[in-house]
Amino acid sequence: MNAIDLLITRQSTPQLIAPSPDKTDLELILTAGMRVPDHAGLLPFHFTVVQNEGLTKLSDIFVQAIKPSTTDQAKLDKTAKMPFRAPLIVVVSTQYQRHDKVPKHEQLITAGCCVHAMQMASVALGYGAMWRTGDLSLNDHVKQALSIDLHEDIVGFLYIGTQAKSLPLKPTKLYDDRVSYL
Ligand SMILES: Cc1cc2nc3c(=O)[nH]c(=O)nc-3n(C[C@H](O)[C@H](O)[C@H](O)COP(=O)(O)O)c2cc1C
Repeated sequence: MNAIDLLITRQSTPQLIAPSPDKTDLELILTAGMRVPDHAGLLPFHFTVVQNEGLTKLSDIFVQAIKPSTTDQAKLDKTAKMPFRAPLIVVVSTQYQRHDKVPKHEQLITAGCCVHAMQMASVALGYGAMWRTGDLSLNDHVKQALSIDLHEDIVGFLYIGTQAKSLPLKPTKLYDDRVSYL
């Protein structure tokens, strides 16, 4: 797939199954995640790779995270299943650095670019991927269990795998209403 085709046809894949990227492909995906615009080269991000037994650990973490706020067994069961929506998840979190010229929001944008770059790399390699967040990305128990400081942000859970079924290409969004010319 050439670069322009990738850029103008990227879309998300909610249903993902094995096989997940092998070691070589995972390295390419992570390398793409490192190659983001990054003011002052602060590397203000961290990637936590979750696969194999890691998915079960993440499932336990999610369940423990919501237990204080619910006893609804259906909700607990649904939450437990969440990490198994793909065979591989890359959790992207911030790693904010103090810098005179690079405010926090710029570092957050850079971390967001990492998620996008890794989704694009996944698609380019023939996989599907989906960027998810939700309440669990804001949850202190989840952060602590993933060794993410509470003052950092979880920017995304990037679910990656093989597309369970091929999806029709979504229509192109027209840019006319979002562009003006000076
Ligand atoms: C920061 C961020 C967080 C997101 N979180 C979720 C989420 O938790 N659940 C979800 O269904 N989609 C979420 N999305 C949206 C999907 O990743 C996806 O972009 C959306 O469904 C549109 O599909 P498309 O990527 O094929 O255009 C999020 C997107 C972004 C940028």
